[in-house]
Amino acid sequence: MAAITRLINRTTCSSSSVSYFARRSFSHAPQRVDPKDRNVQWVFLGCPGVGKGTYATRLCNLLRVPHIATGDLVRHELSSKGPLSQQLSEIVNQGKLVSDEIIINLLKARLAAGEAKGESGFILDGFPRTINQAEILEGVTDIDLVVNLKLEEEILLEKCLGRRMCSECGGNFNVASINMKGENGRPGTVMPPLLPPAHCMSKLITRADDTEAVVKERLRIYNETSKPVEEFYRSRGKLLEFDLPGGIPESWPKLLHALNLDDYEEKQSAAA
Ligand SMILES: Nc1ncnc2c1ncn2[C@@H]1O[C@H](COP(=O)(O)OP(=O)(O)O)[C@@H](O)[C@H]1O
Repeated sequence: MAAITRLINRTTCSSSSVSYFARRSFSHAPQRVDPKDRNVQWVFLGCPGVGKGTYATRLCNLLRVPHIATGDLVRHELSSKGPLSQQLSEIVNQGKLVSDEIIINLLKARLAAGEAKGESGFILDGFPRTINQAEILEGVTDIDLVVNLKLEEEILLEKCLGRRMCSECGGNFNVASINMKGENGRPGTVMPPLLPPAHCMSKLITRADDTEAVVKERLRIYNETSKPVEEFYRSRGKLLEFDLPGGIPESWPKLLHALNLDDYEEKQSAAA
C-alpha cells in the first residue's frame, strides 16, 4: 500500500501527465509485494445499480480488507462542502465522470489514510472507470482479480431508481421489486426489495444522481467509457465475468463459489 500511495502521489498534475506517469512507472516499477504476503487486491467492475457496493462490502467483511469506493469518496467530498464540492456536484448530478486528476487525488488521500492505519489489501469499487485510470493503477500496483458483475440494462435502471440510503446510519437499501420474465432461453430474474429496518424507514433519502435521466446518462457513459476497461483486464486474463442470477440470497453463494471461497465463510465463523 505504501508503494501505491507514493506513486499516486506523483500523478496529480494533469490528466495527460497522469498517463505519461503511468507509462513511465512501468520502467521504475516499485517492489511489488508477493500476493502470498499480503491481502487480496481486487477490483469490482459493473454498470451503475448492478450491486458492486453490496457485494464488495460483503466480501470485504469476509476477507477483512478495506472497501474503497470512489463514488463514496466523491459523495464524502460533496457533503464536506469543501472547495471542490460545487464543481463536483455539477458533474455528478449530470451523471458525468469526475476528472481522472480529481479522482486520483481523492483515492490517494484515502490510501494514505489507510496506510497510516496499517491497512493491507483492498477491494476497489468504481475505480478504474477509464482506460487512463486502469493504466495508472497497473503502473503502481498489482491487481490480482477483476470481478465484472452483470445484469440486464432494464433491471439496472429499476434498481438505481429504487436505491435508498438511511440519512442517519448510512445503510443502503433498495425498494425496487424486480420480477423479469425469462424469454428466448434467457432465465427470468427475481430480485426482492432490500427493505430497511423499521427505525430507518422514515429517514430514507434518494441520491440526487438516481433520477431516470441521470441514470440513463450514467449507463450511456459506462458503455462508452468504462466498458473498454473490461477489455483491458480481459486481455490480461484477469477478468471474472459474473452474471447475477437474482437477489442476494441466490447470488451470494454463487459468487463465493465463482471466487473459490465456498468454505471460507464457514471456516471464518468456526474460527471466530
Ligand atoms: N473512478 C471514477 N472516475 C470518475 N468519476 C467517478 C469515479 N468513481 C465515481 N465517480 C463519480 O461519482 C459518481 C458516483 O459514483 P458511484 O457511486 O460509483 O456510482 P454508480 O452508481 O454509477 O456506480 C459517478 O457518477 C461519477 O460522477
